[in-house]
Amino acid sequence: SGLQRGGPWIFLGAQGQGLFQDFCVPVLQVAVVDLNKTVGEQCQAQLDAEFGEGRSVFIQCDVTHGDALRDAFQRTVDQFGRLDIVINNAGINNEKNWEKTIQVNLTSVIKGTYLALEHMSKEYGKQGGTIINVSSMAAFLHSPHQPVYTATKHGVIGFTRAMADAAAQDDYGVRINVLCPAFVDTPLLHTVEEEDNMGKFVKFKDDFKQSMNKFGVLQPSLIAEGMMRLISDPSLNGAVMKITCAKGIHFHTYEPMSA
Ligand SMILES: NC(=O)c1ccc[n+]([C@@H]2O[C@H](COP(=O)([O-])OP(=O)(O)OC[C@H]3O[C@@H](n4cnc5c(N)ncnc54)[C@H](O)[C@@H]3O)[C@@H](O)[C@H]2O)c1
Ligand SMILES: CCCCC[C@H](O)/C=C/C=C\C/C=C\C/C=C\CCCC(=O)O
Repeated sequence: SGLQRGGPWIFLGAQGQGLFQDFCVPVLQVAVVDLNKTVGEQCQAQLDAEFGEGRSVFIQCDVTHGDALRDAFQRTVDQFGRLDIVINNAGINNEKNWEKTIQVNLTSVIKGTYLALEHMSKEYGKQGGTIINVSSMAAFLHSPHQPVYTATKHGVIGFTRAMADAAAQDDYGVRINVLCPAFVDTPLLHTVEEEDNMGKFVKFKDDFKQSMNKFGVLQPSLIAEGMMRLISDPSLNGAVMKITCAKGIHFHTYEPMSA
């Protein structure tokens, strides 16, 4: 991984709750990319306080805008000289505008992965690196409240595993893994109350809340720990990491294919 070199990272989708506080890296160089200026600036202020000024940059960008996303990657490399770690984390929950949900949660993860490879893969003459694509435990459960969100998270797993195989077979020097958290204490969870987000599936909100009570809600620090493990363990490629309250950080296992 790039961790011994201290990054540089690009983190797409800043997360309102300040996940970076929980990353234990000695030195950090990171570009935080987010649509929301307030969230991004708060995140950068936290990073300045933690690591000193000049080590992070906030780039306001809608990840669904292809040219803007390409520019965000280029600006990161211009600023830090290279790229080692890419986290495709931006995600929304919107069953009403479900096409937007596909754009943010799946299409942009695919674009972010391809851009990451342009800047890190040996195929492009680069030095290698690590990519984490963020899915969800929703991909493993019955989720009547979120059919399209669930479909995108299935898609992220399938895409990531296939790309990890390609990376290994063609020696990209890039490891690509997927992270599937259960419920996490972030603003996203509150969207379950909103008809604007849930559309007709808002009627399942009590069912959703019962699931939250049953399975519990994770703190972001455990997600940071899972990400650090994916970044720093050189044996992991195509891994599907699950994080739940009951089992903590663990991995999904697939049955071998039989003819
Ligand atoms: N919170 C949970 O319970 C939970 C559980 C499993 C997986 N996830 C996944 O974790 C990831 C992070 O979610 P979160 O819970 O921190 O949500 P969040 O809403 O707190 O943060 C998501 C961030 O993505 C940004 N974003 C949204 N659309 C964007 C766009 N078009 N361009 C750029 N940035 C954009 C938002 O501004 C926000 O800062 C998502 O992929 C989500 O699906 C969340
Ligand atoms: C309001 C929308 C926010 C969606 C956030 C999130 O992605 C949705 C997750 C939905 C379900 C997953 C949550 C919890 C399941 C936890 C544990 C299941 C354990 C099953 C097992 O491994 O045996």
